[in-house]
Amino acid sequence: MSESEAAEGDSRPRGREVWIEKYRPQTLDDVFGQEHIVERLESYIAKDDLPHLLFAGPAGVGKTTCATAIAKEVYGDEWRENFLELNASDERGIDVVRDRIKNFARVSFGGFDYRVIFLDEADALTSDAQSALRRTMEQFSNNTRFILSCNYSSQIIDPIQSRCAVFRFAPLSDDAVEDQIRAIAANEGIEVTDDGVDALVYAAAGDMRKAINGLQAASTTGDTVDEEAVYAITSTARPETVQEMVRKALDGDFTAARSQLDTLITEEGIAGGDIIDQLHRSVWEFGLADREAVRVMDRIGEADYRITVGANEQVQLEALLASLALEPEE
Ligand SMILES: Nc1ncnc2c1ncn2[C@@H]1O[C@H](COP(=O)(O)OP(=O)(O)OP(=O)(O)O)[C@@H](O)[C@H]1O
Repeated sequence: MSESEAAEGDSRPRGREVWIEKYRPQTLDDVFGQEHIVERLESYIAKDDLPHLLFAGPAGVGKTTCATAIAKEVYGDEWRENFLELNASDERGIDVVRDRIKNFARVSFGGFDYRVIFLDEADALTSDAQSALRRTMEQFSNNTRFILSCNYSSQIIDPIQSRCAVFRFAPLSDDAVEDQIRAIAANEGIEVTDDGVDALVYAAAGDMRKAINGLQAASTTGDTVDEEAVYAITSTARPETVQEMVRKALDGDFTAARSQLDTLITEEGIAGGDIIDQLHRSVWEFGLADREAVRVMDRIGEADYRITVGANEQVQLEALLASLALEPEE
């Protein structure tokens, strides 16, 4: 979990159990929406032939969940003693990681052939640190299995990738997120309207952690979770507002588009980067003519790049709207 996600956790209601943990699947069978991955993992366990694994994919899609579920299935009640979870970006460098790995790998527990080390955010390690990790993996390969987790497998050096079975976790489907949201709401006795479910699914964009946190936070604001509560609590712009803003710009009305953007950023507190992400996700659903959609997409790419290299988000979004307004369609 990244720092921002931990911070997001801070806004969760206090004094109540955290639902992402309460509803974390305990077995591979219970993991939603990653059927192909689960099938292959189960077959390794059935054959008692677990290789090193590399899990790549976005946040909140089940990478850590699958790693702990593997440990629970392999070790049963003794899984905690045989499973070490480390966060590559938490530690003060590869030396600390290596020491902890060595201390853990040296000892066996409960008569099992190997212990499992789960290294989250492995892509936070520099190439040099990854080379050192690769040597450590080799040194302990007879009694340790590594599960590495990262956002992008391209950030992991080839010699590590080639030692692992690589699994690419996709964002969860809307159906998978909806099923879990409805199941949790029913179990917690919470009323969620259909538009509330749709809003949670939209705001989550395939991230189950975000969907469940959104549901829990929204459930504390009133008796019923509806779209209004969800959009407010998840700091997500309504898709129709984003669409309207783009439409105004394309029609040449920059002032109106800019004022809508201003409302989103200053009044609703939505981050510029999140608006870009929403634009990117939804532009094909705006019903724009192909030429318009392509033009918007081109400008999104430019703004996204500039924001990534450090430019001011609001300035870039305004420049995006301005450039759409400059060339109104005939
Ligand atoms: N596929 C899934 N099925 C059911 N619940 C899920 C799934 N993926 C995530 N969750 C829920 O979201 C929470 C966070 O998921 P998890 O820790 O597995 O994410 P992750 O993919 O490892 O992300 P990160 O890289 O940010 O750590 C889980 O505790 C669980 O409640």
